[in-house]
Amino acid sequence: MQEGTPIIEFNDVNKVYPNGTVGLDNINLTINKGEFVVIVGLSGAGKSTLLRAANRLHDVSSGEILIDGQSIVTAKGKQLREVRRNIAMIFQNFNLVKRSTVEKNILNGRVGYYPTWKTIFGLFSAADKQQAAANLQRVNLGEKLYSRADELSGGQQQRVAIARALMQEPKIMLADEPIASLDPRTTVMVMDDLKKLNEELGITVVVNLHSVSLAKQYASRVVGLRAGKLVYDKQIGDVQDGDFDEIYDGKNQEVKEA
Ligand SMILES: Nc1ncnc2c1ncn2[C@@H]1O[C@H](COP(=O)(O)OP(=O)(O)OP(=O)(O)O)[C@@H](O)[C@H]1O
Repeated sequence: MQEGTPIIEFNDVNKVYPNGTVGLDNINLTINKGEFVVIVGLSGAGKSTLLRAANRLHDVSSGEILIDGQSIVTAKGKQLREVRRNIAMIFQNFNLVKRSTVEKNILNGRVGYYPTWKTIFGLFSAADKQQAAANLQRVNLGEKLYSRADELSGGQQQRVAIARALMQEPKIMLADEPIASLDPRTTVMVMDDLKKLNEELGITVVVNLHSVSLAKQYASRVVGLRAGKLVYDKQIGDVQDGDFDEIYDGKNQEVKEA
């Protein structure tokens, strides 16, 4: 990866949950603009904790996290909202409003740009409606604009979630095990969509995955966590078969081969 402009920087980040569990143990990691980073590691390694810290879905215990040079750890109020606008996130369970139309769900991605009262009444601009349709087209679901979200398959719902995330015009897309509840065919579609927005829109993508083979297929860089520590970090060209024993410690073969 030739680009070297940092967009996410973790400096000495620690996270200890209130019950004493260590989620992150002194993480130092710089992700550059345009990278497609896959985070791998056993269940409980700290992958979700890392992603959630990056957009401050939860606070860290110590350390600094910079998003495009700005601290998300100390930002408050309007400043925090502005930093967060740059970061979209998709989840394993899609988080759509099931009884709403696809269009309304996608427009919800725009709420950070409107006063709350306008979003309550659904007062979105014509330009945003056009953009919602265009983003749905981008994930190849153009014909589903007026369908109800719960009429769609899991893979389709995840792609609507991606279209919704794009409404934020994010610089960064975080995806927390986005394909965990999908079959292999729809998995490929969702991963292809993420790859496409990375390549065509220049969005930096960070994805948590259990599957090492998918990591190898899509990542430009693979980062491994074990017990909250960063134990692996390589550009995809340097990844070797057998490397993942470091992360998986010889256990969990079925995860490695998934
Ligand atoms: N809210 C919480 N309170 C206490 N401990 C937590 C909490 N959330 C996560 N943990 C613990 O922190 C550690 C890291 O969890 P995390 O969910 O980040 O791992 P993960 O790598 O994403 O796992 P998975 O692949 O299963 O999603 C685990 O030991 C987990 O039990």
